[in-house]
Amino acid sequence: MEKVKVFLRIRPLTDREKEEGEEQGCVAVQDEETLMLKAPKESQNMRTAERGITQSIHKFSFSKIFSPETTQQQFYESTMKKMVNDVLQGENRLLYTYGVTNSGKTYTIQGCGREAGLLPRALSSMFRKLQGRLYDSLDLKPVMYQDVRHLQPSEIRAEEIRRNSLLKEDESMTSRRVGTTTIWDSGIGGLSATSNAATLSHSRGDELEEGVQFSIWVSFYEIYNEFLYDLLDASPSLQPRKRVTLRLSDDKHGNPYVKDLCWIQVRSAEEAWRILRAGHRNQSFASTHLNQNSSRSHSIFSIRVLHIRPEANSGKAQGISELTVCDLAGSERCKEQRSGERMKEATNINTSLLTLGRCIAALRHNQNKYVVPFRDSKLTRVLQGFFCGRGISCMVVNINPCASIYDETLQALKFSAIATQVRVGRVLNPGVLSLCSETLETQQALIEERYEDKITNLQKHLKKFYSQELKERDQQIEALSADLEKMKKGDTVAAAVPPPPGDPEAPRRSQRLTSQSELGRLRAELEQCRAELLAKTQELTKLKEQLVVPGSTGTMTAAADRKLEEGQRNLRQLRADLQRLGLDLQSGERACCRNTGAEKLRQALMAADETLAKQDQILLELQNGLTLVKADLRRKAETLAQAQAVRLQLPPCGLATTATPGSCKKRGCGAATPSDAENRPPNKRPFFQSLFPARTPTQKYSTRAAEEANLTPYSQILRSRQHSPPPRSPVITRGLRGKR
Ligand SMILES: Nc1ncnc2c1ncn2[C@@H]1O[C@H](COP(=O)(O)OP(=O)(O)OP(=O)(O)O)[C@@H](O)[C@H]1O
Repeated sequence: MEKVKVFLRIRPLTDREKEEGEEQGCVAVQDEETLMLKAPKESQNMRTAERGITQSIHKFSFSKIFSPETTQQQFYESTMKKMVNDVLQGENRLLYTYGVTNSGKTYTIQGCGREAGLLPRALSSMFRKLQGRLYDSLDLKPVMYQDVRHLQPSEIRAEEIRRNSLLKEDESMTSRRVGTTTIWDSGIGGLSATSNAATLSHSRGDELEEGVQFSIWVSFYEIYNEFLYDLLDASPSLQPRKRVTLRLSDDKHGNPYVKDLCWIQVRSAEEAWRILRAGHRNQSFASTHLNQNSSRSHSIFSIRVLHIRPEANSGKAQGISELTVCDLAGSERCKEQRSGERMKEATNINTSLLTLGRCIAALRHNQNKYVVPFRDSKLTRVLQGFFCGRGISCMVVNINPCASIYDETLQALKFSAIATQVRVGRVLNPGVLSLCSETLETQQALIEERYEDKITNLQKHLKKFYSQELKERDQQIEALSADLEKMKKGDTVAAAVPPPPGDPEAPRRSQRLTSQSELGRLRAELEQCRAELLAKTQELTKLKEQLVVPGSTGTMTAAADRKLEEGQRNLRQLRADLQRLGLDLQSGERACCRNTGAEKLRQALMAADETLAKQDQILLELQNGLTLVKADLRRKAETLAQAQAVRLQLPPCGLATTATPGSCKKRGCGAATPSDAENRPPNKRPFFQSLFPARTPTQKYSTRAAEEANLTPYSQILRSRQHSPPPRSPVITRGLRGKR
């Protein structure tokens, strides 16, 4: 990790500015890296400092400070020269200028008059280094973020036409301006033949990789009011209002690039400069209160270098590197621009610069993984790659030492102070990159192999798992089928025995019938489950077959995962079905168990019936005995009556004459006479008589209904049992008992 380079350049005060008293010593260079700012009397900073809110003196550190006396050549040597070398070695570099409006940003990048800026010097240097190493053909073109496309002959012709039309346009414009002084007048950005020679005398590209040729492509676009415009778009309409806006897009790796941006192949520094000059005419400039020729947009000039080995790989670029130079629009206070286009431009400029500041502040904390708001403005979006490892960025802060804009300068320096704390990692050159890509390919192959193995293992496990599941399922089905068969047999036997007419077991039979219907339902459900199982088995076989289909690792993994999920779902469904079936069977069994309980009850009833029958027999015998006793008593009563009649015919004795039927009853003899029995109250019948009323066989059926009306419930049960056949045990319960 190394610190981002931030250079400070102080522009000299113009004579007019000096006359206006702008020189108040508020900017002082302490040493090569330290700058002191002292608030002038009239500044806002001084007012707040007087109130004790802020400091009036500020100290800033930079990678290097360039005083107003620094020449363009010196500045180039110290800043961009190395970057050009790095780009030719295959690395990406960004240089951007930041500062208040009228601080010398455009001057630094493009130059003025004979004072060529960084860009023309970089182009000159680059082409000098590439002498004899340029790739002649136009068949390879940079596209998108950092890709290279092979062009067809028709496309090559189109590219040539586009380049020529831009060069012609510049030629015609330049010829019209002959005699006028513009910043573009003197050759390649003002580089005179002598300065050119002096600058480039020691810059032959001997350090370039052997056998590699280079194809140089340039693009030039601006961000104006948050819209992107291609400055090299050679379309006839060059009116700002009719210009076509470009769109930002992402490549498949999420890297942002300007879609449909014109890339023009250039064969010399002069050609590149002419293209840049043609584009410059499309750029948005305006006169502001601070700058007569103020850039109202951020302009981005990019040079892409294709590294090609023509003999080794026909039609293939070895690598691509880029040098981007961004001339940012100057920040300014809007208080002087209260309305209109300038106000809108100033707002957009300030907003995008603010976003850049936020991004840089977030990058400073990058160790804490803060989210960098690159997407908040077009500017930060297009430069994102350089802040995120695509290359190394370098910032040039331009300041104007005028006292009147001290507060704005202070803000710009505060922003740059944050930028000086940003650290970036080293970026690898294409050689290392190709080595890395080889390593990556090897790793990819290894990973693919590993995943193939994993997939095979997964398939094996799945097969094993599902076959085990199927086996278990088959066993369960067999067991269920066996149970069902047993139950069927039991039903058949039970159905074969018809119940006797007037059977008192009718309720129990209906219960059995209910369980039969339940069994039928269960059977139907089992059949349904079987059908479902068959369908699922077929589905599973299909899935297994699909799993074997070869494909890319990612697809196969995803497909395997999907199928595994599907299989598990099916399995869950099967389990649920089985559970449901089990529950149904349990309820069936419960129904059968109810029958078993009834069987026990029936046996108990049978035992009770037998006991009752025995008791009936005993009672019958007792009844007979009683009848005999009664007959005997009646005979004895008759004998007594006869004896009494004989005694009456004899002379009466005192005891006999005083005897009355009432006295006789008192002694318990009145029951012997029928008349006595009739005189007794109806509810007071003798105990045995009320229990076992005497009946003759003939009376038995004729008076049965009348008798039943007088019978107690228990007597009625006894009576019914006497006539009932012994109960029969149902076969089905036997069958189930036997199963259990
Ligand atoms: N180092 C320098 N030496 C001499 N003149 C300079 C220097 N820097 C800037 N200037 C002059 O200062 C004026 C403003 O410079 P320039 O247009 O580059 O400012 P700017 O920051 O690009 O402004 P804006 O943001 O408004 O476009 C120009 O006339 C330029 O020639």
